[in-house]
Amino acid sequence: MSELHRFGTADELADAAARALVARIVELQAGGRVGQLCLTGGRIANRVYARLGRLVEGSPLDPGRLELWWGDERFVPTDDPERNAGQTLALLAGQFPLDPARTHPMPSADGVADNAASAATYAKELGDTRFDVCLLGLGEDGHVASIFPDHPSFEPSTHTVIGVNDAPKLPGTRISVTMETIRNSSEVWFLVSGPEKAAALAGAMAGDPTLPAGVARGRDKTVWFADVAAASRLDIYDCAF
Ligand SMILES: O=C(O)[C@H](O)[C@@H](O)[C@H](O)[C@H](O)COP(=O)(O)O
Repeated sequence: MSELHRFGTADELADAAARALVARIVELQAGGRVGQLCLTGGRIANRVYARLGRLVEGSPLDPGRLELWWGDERFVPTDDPERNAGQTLALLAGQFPLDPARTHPMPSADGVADNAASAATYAKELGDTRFDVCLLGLGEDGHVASIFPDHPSFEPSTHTVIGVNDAPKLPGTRISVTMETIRNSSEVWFLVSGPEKAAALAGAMAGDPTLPAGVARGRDKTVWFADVAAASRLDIYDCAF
C-alpha cells in the first residue's frame, strides 16, 4: 500500500511528517510495542526532527519506549559536523529524554579506518530488528540512505549493514543499511523537498528499478511526503502504487 502526501512548502511537509511520525509511534506504543524508528540524514529530515520535540511534549508518546537507529552515516569522527547522528541528536537533545540504551548511532571513524568492520559491528547491534518506520531522504540521483545507483552499495547483499566507499555524495566513505534491510521495514517514509528532486521522485514513484528509491518499499506501506516543487513532475497515474 502506498500514499502520496503533497505540501505547498518544505515547512508544511516537515510539520505533517513530524505529526504523522508521533502519531504512528503512539499507535505502536498503544499496542504494547517499543517503536523501532530508523532515521535518515539530510536537510528535510532535519527539519522534521526539529519539530518533534514540540509535538512529543503533551503527547502520550513515551520516549523511553522509542528505539532509534540510523539508516546511514558518513564515516567521519564523532565531532565532525557532517555526522548524521550528531546533527539529529543536536536537534532532538533537550526536546525529550531519549533512552541511551535504545539510541543507536552508527560507529564513527574515531581512530578507526575500516568502515566495513564498523558496519559489521552495527549489524550485530541491529540483529534481526525490523524497523516499524524507516525514514528516507531522496538524492537527485535517486539514492536513499547511502545506497547509490550504479554503485556497489546497490548490489544485492546478504548483509544488513555495509561499508560504502567512493560514494558520489561526499563525504565518500560511509556506512549504510542495505536495500534488503530497508525492504524488511514495515513502513518506508520518503521525505522529499525541492525542484531538484522532481525527476528522481518521478522515477522513484514509477518504480524505476535502476534507482534505489525505485525499489525502496515497506513490507506493509510506503508513504511519500513531497512538497509541490519536488512533485512537479508526477503524473499521479504513472505512480507504481
Ligand atoms: O547521509 C546522507 O546524506 C543522507 O542520508 C542522504 O541519503 C540524504 O537523505 C539524501 O541525500 C537527501 O538529502 P537532502 O534532504 O539534504 O536533499
